[in-house]
Amino acid sequence: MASTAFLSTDRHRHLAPLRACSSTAPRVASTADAPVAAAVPGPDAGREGARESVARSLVALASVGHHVFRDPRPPRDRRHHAALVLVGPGGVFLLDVAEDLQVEGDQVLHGDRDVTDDVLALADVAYRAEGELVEVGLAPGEVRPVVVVTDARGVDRRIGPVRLVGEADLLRHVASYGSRLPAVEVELVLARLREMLPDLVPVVLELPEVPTPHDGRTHPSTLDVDEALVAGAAARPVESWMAVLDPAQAALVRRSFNGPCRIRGGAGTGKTLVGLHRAAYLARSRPGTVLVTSLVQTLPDVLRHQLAALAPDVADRVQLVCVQEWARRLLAARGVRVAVDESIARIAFDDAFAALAPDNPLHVPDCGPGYWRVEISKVIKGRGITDLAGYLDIARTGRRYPMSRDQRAALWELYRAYERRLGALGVHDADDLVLMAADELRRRPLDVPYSAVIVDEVQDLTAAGVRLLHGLVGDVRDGLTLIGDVQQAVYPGGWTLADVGVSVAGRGVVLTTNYRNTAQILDLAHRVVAGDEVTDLDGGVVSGERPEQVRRNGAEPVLERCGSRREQHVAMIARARTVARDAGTAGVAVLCATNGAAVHAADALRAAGLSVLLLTDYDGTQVAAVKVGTIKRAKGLEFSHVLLPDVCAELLERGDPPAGAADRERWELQRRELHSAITRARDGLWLGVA
Ligand SMILES: Nc1ncnc2c1ncn2[C@@H]1O[C@H](COP(=O)(O)OP(=O)(O)OP(=O)(O)O)[C@@H](O)[C@H]1O
Repeated sequence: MASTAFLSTDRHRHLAPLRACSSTAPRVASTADAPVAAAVPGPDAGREGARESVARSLVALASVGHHVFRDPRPPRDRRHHAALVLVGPGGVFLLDVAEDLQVEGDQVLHGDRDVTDDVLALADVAYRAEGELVEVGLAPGEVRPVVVVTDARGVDRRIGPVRLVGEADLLRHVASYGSRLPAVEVELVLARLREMLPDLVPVVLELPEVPTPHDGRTHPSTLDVDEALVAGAAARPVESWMAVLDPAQAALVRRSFNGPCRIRGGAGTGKTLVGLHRAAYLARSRPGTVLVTSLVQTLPDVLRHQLAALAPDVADRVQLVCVQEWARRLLAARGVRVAVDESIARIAFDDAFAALAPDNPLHVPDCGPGYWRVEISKVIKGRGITDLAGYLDIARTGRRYPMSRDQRAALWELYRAYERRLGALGVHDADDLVLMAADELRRRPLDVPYSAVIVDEVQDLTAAGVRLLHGLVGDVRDGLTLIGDVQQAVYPGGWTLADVGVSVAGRGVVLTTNYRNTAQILDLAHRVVAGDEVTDLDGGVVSGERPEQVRRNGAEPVLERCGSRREQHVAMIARARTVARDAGTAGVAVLCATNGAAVHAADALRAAGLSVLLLTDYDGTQVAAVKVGTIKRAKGLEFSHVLLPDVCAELLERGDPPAGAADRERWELQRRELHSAITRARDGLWLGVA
């Protein structure tokens, strides 16, 4: 049999050229004026030979489900096309072929000619292909432009979004992606490619009689081939959602917005997933660093792990950190002293409140000191109000108790007394961090700005936090992506986009399919908050919104009456053992309303011989231990089985809300928190109801 040859078949003939994408944000500068196909200098015959040689080096991949195509147009006509297209479990590789390239810094040279733009032209080809392939749900990062440097070994460089790989290294490079696309997605991509590129010619990959042709070129050796295939087989397959999305989600990842945008949708609709893919996409398509942030650190830690598998190529260009930690780092870098101590701050507040005269208008039966402490944190400091006039004027979004003017004036005095005490004690509260960081940025903006900022669970941030993050990128195209769902807001107070000076008019997207929960779990979650009203970020009122579609069905949630904490723990341990036996311990989580309850639950589980990992120490790594923490810590996360050992029965009943405004606000918050906890469960849910 002859050695590997390019053979065409009838099946894939007569196709139209790749359709131009109506891109508003080209991936890299176009090379309209550049010499065509200049990445492969030399006569066409030489290029064809090089292409055939590269195709030959891919033979071994056929055995693991890859398909190779070549574009029949001669290289000089191929300005907008890749020389070879490789499709398989590792993704879609658009290959061009070049020889004698040297890389110096960010420049690619052929002899003394700068061919960087010619190399980057392949990124434009990939950008257009991505735009087509999102229609079959292919995540944009799965289309990879690679320039193969012929007759070279040990080359692996990145020039913008394009990878330069030595011919002898190509097999290993492709195989290293392991198995990312399921066979069904490979078929969908192939079908779409046939529509997109009717002229594409399948390359029949046949094992040559002589494994390494003696033509003087640097081919992969038999050893290289074996090693590459072994390494590829050893690469852990990624979860399918890392490479394959719903087409609407995949399109949203790349959608370009001329200003801040907002992605909303009920629990489990893929908001975070889209945000993560979008972070990777933006990191690939523009220079600089993308910031992904949320209120608590657990979510960014878990997302960092996911990003490393989802987009290893740009994981180092995406910074994942919670807002508080971001502010702390900025202040430390600028030498600003900050001493956050919430325990001492609480004492300072209690002391200031205790000093109020008995006839102070804040002494009302409806509201205790806790209500007023939240008012200072979420309304005055949270909204960044700096004078009484501003406070007297403000709409107290999300707060139920209607304050009189006198009460506002009295609250302002209480706030000032609290601040004086903090100052005297030399401590700050958590809100100060964000306010001080904002002051610092006003004084001196970042030396190296972010290319984009993506905020997850945005509804849980304060207005001052969102303003701070908006200030990092302003209103530039695709600068700010806000992701969230106000029905999952678990902190008191609120704000609207108008309050923070952000407009997303015409740039809001709603996701409507729940992929996480079973219909039974989601039903219970929605029963909990049914009828409750919450102010949306656009100022409207949201009530009882739920995803239009739910993809999964499963067992009914289990509600178990437990009279005492001891009974709760006994029942919780029994349930944890049962589900851990069926589904493994790693996917089990116990979530509690308070830190204290979480500590008790963790102790009880440990005493029963179960391994426990606190959510405060969880970073998304698979660990065979029951995760335990507060519901707030679990925001944005998910687990196969969720156990909620201390659920108050009244929250599940559809009775009238409490009469007092402050009580009603607390009651609604607790119900939203329970809704959030329930929707963390993918497959199974257990509630210990007291
Ligand atoms: N197209 C999809 N195909 C398969 N799984 C998906 C898809 N989209 C999302 N998922 C999965 O659904 C789950 C929920 O996604 P994600 O956490 O992004 O939702 P969310 O809207 O951010 O949820 P929440 O607001 O409740 O935190 C995740 O396991 C995610 O991988």
